[in-house]
Amino acid sequence: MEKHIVTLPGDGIGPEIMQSAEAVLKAVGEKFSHQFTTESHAIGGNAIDQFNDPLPEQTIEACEAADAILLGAVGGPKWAGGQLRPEQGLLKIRKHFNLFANLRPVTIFNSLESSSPLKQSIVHGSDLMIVRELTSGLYFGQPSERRDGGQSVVDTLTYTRGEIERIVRKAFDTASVRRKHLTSVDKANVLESSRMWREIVNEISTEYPDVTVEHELVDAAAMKLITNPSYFDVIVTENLFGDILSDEASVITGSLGVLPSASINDKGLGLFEPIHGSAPDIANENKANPIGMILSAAMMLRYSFGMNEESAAIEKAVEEVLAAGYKTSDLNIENGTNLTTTEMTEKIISSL
Ligand SMILES: NC(=O)c1ccc[n+]([C@@H]2O[C@H](COP(=O)([O-])OP(=O)(O)OC[C@H]3O[C@@H](n4cnc5c(N)ncnc54)[C@H](O)[C@@H]3O)[C@@H](O)[C@H]2O)c1
Ligand SMILES: CC(C)[C@H](C(=O)O)[C@@H](O)C(=O)O
Ligand SMILES: [Mg+2]
Repeated sequence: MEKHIVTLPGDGIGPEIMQSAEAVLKAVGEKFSHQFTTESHAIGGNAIDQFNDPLPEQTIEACEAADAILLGAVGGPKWAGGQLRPEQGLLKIRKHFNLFANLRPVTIFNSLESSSPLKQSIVHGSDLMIVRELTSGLYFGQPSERRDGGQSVVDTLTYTRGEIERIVRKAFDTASVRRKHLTSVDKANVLESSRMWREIVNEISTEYPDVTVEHELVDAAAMKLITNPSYFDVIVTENLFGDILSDEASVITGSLGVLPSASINDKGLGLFEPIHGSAPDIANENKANPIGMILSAAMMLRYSFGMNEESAAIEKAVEEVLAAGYKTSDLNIENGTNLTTTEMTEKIISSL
């Protein structure tokens, strides 16, 4: 198969981990006789520097012609406080391609169970999927502005019925092929948007009689996520709650650096990125954990190209390398061997 991938390395550790993903894809292509072509474009801070735009038109055009998009991370102190912000590029690309469904799997590798700051008995057996709404809510609601000469401020949380229905359906579909247990997370004791969200979840649940559904308030869900993570199968929630809960969930796995994500629209286009950011504190040190990025590439093979075997081969290689005690410095594997980003990437490739 021939597939054309647009890569958007971004800022900070983004370019380092993107190199890792590209090297792994090259190796998978050779092993399974596929041809993956890649074309790199600017997004985020580096795009501001080069084009004075966090998402230049040529990047959008290239993505429009791609079979899938891989993204590293954007942002950093260099651009903080500026008129143009790197993160605007990320929000704009999600909105432009209508990538409303953000799937964030939280799977714990056996060898990382002791890497989590949580007790092994708590994290053991955790395997959940956060289905985060990605193109609406507080992130996009208007108005969003300072008022009264800076004495007040407004952000707006809006959702249309259609926006809630499509993400809730995606979550039920996801739960249907997993353990059939859906937890919808909201703040219905305070927010009208959450009460409408809850109503819609209940309506749609009648179409999925074999999925058990329950509602959980976000504050309690945040607590339960780290006291009893194996309780959860699929969590569906709005944009901001999903952002926060997914970073929290990374604690279960031992590091933010190992979690991938897929952002998908209703036409089958996907953008794949790790859930972590540009980690400016460790950028350019060849220290970043490339696993979240590499597993995002594996998600791309599965979700965008239907290459299940190829995707599983990458996941298995990652698992084997971790099981052999190899780690990057963010992971706390007892008696593990510390590797650089490039060494970890090579180990994963040689396990393929
Ligand atoms: N999708 C994205 O592009 C994305 C996501 C989150 C944050 N950001 C941006 O990234 C910048 C930095 O944000 P932050 O510091 O709050 O979050 P971050 O996720 O970049 O980093 C948080 C901590 O986790 C560590 N970390 C993250 N990824 C790692 C990896 N792969 N390997 C090893 N350690 C890793 C970092 O070193 C840091 O200590 C901000 O500008 C933020 O807006 C971008
Ligand atoms: C960088 C930021 C805009 C982004 C978000 O909040 O969606 C990030 O935290 C993420 O999780 O992808
Ligand atoms: Mg986030």
